[in-house]
Amino acid sequence: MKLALTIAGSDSGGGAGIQADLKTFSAHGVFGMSVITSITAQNTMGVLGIEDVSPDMVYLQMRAIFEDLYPDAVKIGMVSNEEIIKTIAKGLKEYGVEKVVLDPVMIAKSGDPLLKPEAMKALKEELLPLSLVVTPNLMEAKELTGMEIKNISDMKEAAKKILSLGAKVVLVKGGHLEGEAVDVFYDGVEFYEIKAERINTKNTHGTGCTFSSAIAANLALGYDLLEAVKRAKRYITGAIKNSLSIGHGVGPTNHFWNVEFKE
Ligand SMILES: Nc1ncnc2c1ncn2[C@@H]1O[C@H](COP(=O)(O)OP(=O)(O)OP(=O)(O)O)[C@@H](O)[C@H]1O
Ligand SMILES: Cc1ncc(CO)c(N)n1
Repeated sequence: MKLALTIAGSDSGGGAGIQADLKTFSAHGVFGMSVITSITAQNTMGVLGIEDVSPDMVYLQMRAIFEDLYPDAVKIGMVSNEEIIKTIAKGLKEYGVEKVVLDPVMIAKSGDPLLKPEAMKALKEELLPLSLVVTPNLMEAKELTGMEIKNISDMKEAAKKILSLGAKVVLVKGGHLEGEAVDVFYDGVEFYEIKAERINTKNTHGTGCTFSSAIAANLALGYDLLEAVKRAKRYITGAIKNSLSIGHGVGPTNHFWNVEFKE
């Protein structure tokens, strides 16, 4: 059995965060574990409240996992504040974790902030250099680079800048552009355009979480990074195509679309 860990926030509504990540791991046949950084009271309509877990408790959760059930890959999502970021960086270094997928979560689909503005610097300086791949959407890539991103050529330029911040590979997600859903993968040598059809749906809650945890699941299964990203792209496309019209707002991705015992 392969093991994967998500270090992220809890979404009480089950569509994003820790909940989306664990569902994704299970759908890949990978044993999922979690370090919860923050608890959000959230549903398909928005975020009602956020309570961060103490840095000490974040560290203890990491210890509990790394001293017993060492993960084959790690995904990092919502990290909320500077102290939590520094604690995670310390833990990753201490335990020598290499297969790290960093989703630099900044705001929810509903527009609610999930990263404190003053924590941006720590995310850039402490976590980015420790990650194997970082997966910003267009808005996050703009925050990381200061540049406006309107097309694929801008995405490539942003990927170069983000690589220079210390990430080994950058995957800029084009989910928020128009036309085909194209993500740009840049490893410092070559650009790859990872493409899929665009699905016309409002139900995209948890797409970023699902995608980054699918990459981590495929890394845990032993695929190399480019292959893991291509496989994750197929998974997220199916999960959006079959996304769920539940709740009154932005519905979540569907993790059971390729599983036999679905309803
Ligand atoms: N409507 C869509 N049809 C097809 N693919 C999509 C669609 N929307 C997003 N994607 C794909 O889903 C993946 C996640 O990208 P997206 O840009 O939505 O992440 P995100 O904005 O970080 O998500 P979140 O708001 O959950 O953090 C990418 O591969 C992107 O291309
Ligand atoms: C807890 C959590 N993490 C990430 C996202 C990003 O969509 C969200 N909405 N909630």
